[in-house]
Amino acid sequence: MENIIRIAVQKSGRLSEDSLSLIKECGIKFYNGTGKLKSTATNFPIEFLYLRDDDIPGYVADGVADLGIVGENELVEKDKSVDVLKKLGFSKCRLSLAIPKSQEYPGISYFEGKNIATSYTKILGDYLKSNNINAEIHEISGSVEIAPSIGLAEGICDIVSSGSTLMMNGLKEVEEIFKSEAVLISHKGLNQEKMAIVEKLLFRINAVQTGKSNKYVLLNAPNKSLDKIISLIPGMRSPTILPLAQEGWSSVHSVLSEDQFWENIEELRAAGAEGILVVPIEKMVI
Ligand SMILES: Nc1ncnc2c1ncn2[C@@H]1O[C@H](COP(=O)(O)OP(=O)(O)OP(=O)(O)O)[C@@H](O)[C@H]1O
Ligand SMILES: O=P(O)(O)OC[C@H]1O[C@H](OP(=O)(O)OP(=O)(O)O)[C@H](O)[C@@H]1O
Ligand SMILES: [Mg+2]
Repeated sequence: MENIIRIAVQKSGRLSEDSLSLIKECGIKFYNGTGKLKSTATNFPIEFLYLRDDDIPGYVADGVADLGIVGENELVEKDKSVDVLKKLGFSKCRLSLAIPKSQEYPGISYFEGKNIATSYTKILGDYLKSNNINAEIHEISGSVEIAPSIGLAEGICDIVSSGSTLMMNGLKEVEEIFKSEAVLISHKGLNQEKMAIVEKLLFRINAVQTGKSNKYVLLNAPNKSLDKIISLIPGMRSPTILPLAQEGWSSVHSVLSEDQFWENIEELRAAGAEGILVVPIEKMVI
């Protein structure tokens, strides 16, 4: 089939909900009832494969799927040849080395000659090699944090986000070795027809992501401060200025990133801005 693309997404887990929400926010409609391992969108030429995340890099590399959404940790670990089209900003986490809380940590030399449990043997192996540490890597596929307490290993290397799993298992994080977030990957060498569909999808994802990172700001300002206020919130091309019913005042509408808004809020207020509204943007095409 040439006029449709296949995307591999995680069936159920830490990536699933955000992957499917992103596709839905792109205006793509599809059915994903539990238990279904394949579905097709009704209003966009895309088919979904619901898989374990471990299998996604391989399926995309082999061309079974044209696109995939997967964590960078899994992608680098599987070491498959695919293109990374976009960082998606969700499922942010890190791979870290951790040891029992009670242990002194003198630095990376701690791990010399030790046994480390992990599901990420390649990433850990590369890291140890680049730090000239000889350690025994013990591969386990899940519940890695339990390993030290049952005598399986002296340290672990696993995913950390809030750190609560480490804490609950009496461990402390000592080295961050890899930072990860979800990425959109594609098969290398897609044909032109498929690339055209991928471009359309990327256009929509960009509009959703740009919308999320920006806010629509409306405020009232005395006309004498307009120049100052425009310089603080310049917007896309320039802000919209509309006269208020009250003489000498205007309403200023602009778009800016949330960070920029907080940076400028004191100066806006000092310049006389009031009645400031900050509104989310659903989609934004620059
Ligand atoms: N606590 C977390 N916070 C943020 N992101 C996470 C967290 N845990 C994992 N991730 C990211 O989400 C990906 C999927 O994690 P998950 O725990 O669902 O994987 P899994 O158990 O291997 O799932 P599967 O059954 O599909 O193999 C990880 O590879 C990582 O990129
Ligand atoms: O630092 P934290 O916020 O505690 O997150 C880290 C934990 O999250 C993931 O497991 P998950 O809860 O997804 O369960 P899983 O092991 O079944 O994949 C990961 O494998 C860690 O164990
Ligand atoms: Mg997995």
